[in-house]
Amino acid sequence: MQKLVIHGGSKLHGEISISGAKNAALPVLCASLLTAEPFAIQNIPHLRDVTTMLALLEQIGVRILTNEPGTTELSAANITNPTASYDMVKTMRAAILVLGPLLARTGQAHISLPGGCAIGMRPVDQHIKGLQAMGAEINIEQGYILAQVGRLSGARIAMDVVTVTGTENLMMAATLASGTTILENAAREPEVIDLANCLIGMGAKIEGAGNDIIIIEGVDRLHGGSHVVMPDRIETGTFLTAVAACGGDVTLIGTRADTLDVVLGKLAEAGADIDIGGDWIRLCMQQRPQPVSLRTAPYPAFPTDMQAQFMALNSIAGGTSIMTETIFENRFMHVQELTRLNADIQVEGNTAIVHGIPQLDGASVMATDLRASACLIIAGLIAQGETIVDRIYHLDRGYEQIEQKLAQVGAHIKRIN
Ligand SMILES: CC(=O)N[C@H]1[C@@H](OP(=O)(O)OP(=O)(O)OC[C@H]2O[C@@H](n3ccc(=O)[nH]c3=O)[C@H](O)[C@@H]2O)O[C@H](CO)[C@@H](O)[C@@H]1O
Ligand SMILES: C=C(OP(=O)(O)O)C(=O)O
Repeated sequence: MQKLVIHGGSKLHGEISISGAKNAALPVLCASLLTAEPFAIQNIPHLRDVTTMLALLEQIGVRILTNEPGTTELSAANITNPTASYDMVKTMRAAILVLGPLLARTGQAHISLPGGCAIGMRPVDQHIKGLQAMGAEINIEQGYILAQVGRLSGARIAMDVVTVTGTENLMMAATLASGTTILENAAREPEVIDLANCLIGMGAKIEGAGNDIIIIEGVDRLHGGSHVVMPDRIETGTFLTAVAACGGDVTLIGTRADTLDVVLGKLAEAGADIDIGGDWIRLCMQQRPQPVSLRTAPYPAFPTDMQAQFMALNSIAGGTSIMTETIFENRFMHVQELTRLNADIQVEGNTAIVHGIPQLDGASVMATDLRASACLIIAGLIAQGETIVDRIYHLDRGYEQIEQKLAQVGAHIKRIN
């Protein structure tokens, strides 16, 4: 099994290019199911989740016309098997995003329930309720969602909770429904806007993406075309947090500061100097970080996907911070690993109290999920001595060449077998 070996203590200097966003690329790949015409996607990151999604789409009947670095062209002219098996859904929760498009395009879908995962329960009741409101007949049998419909009908759907994949599934389904769908309490994440822009480029009629009410007027068919996936705001935030923790001066290229307002505000609160341009962000850190308290919540609030990385930063801050996780009930698994590096953290329910200490000490640690892996890399970069991060297969789901990108700005990090 592969591991990362990190020798901490180096400041980071230079430039890093940001990849396309995992959490935008995966729904956009699913959108290809909505048209019989070829559809090209650019700025796709090279990640394990993308490979898994392409394998799922192929099982469904999608042909991969081109798969070159950065560009993938797909044809869903013949959907032969509108199914996503448990094996697919359990390795990648975004597989649930084929449900809405398959039902809209073919009138049927046979999709495994995702079940829980390391970070918490991953219910899909809002997806199911929304599709039922649009006229789908849905039964759950042996852990599978069996859905069928003649044609989906537009409906007014008020979601009980803000759900990103739920909003994306229902928005995609509604593009081919008869009549108008109104999604209330919709997620406002930039990835929802990116998907809406992709669908609009295919001929969908969508208004309001980025607000909590999205209105979709169904059309008879969507056409092919192309879409450029937005830059990864979580990869961007991860590198910015690494520089804030290690000290140094790094510019991230090919990113979007407007998707990271709250994260940039928290990094400034930690003591970083930040400059932003059209497609770049420069962060310079010359002091020990100040503690930053935060509470995760749906966009535009602080993202749950950045909580773990900020905990590494707070672990060496000059004071105490309070970090509250409100999205997932089990997203503090990195705490136990950070304490192996001597971090001083107490967890009370969904709140972690982090007492910053001057120095972490290297140790062997185990990655438990995607963003916990990123947290442990940052912790290793600031710790004195050697840190070995095990189970990094989680990392490869969501970060493209992370160790190469960090090494390029001066980090001592390498992958070993
Ligand atoms: C709102 C939010 O921050 N969502 C995050 C969530 O998206 P993801 O789309 O995976 O999760 P959701 O946004 O759907 O879930 C948000 C919350 O709603 C609950 N829920 C969801 C669907 C449903 O049908 N019923 C239900 O109760 C979930 O248990 C969770 O507590 O994880 C992703 C990966 O870490 C992050 O990129 C997203 O930012
Ligand atoms: C946990 C994540 O992804 P997923 O929802 O695919 O598990 C993530 O992107 O941080």
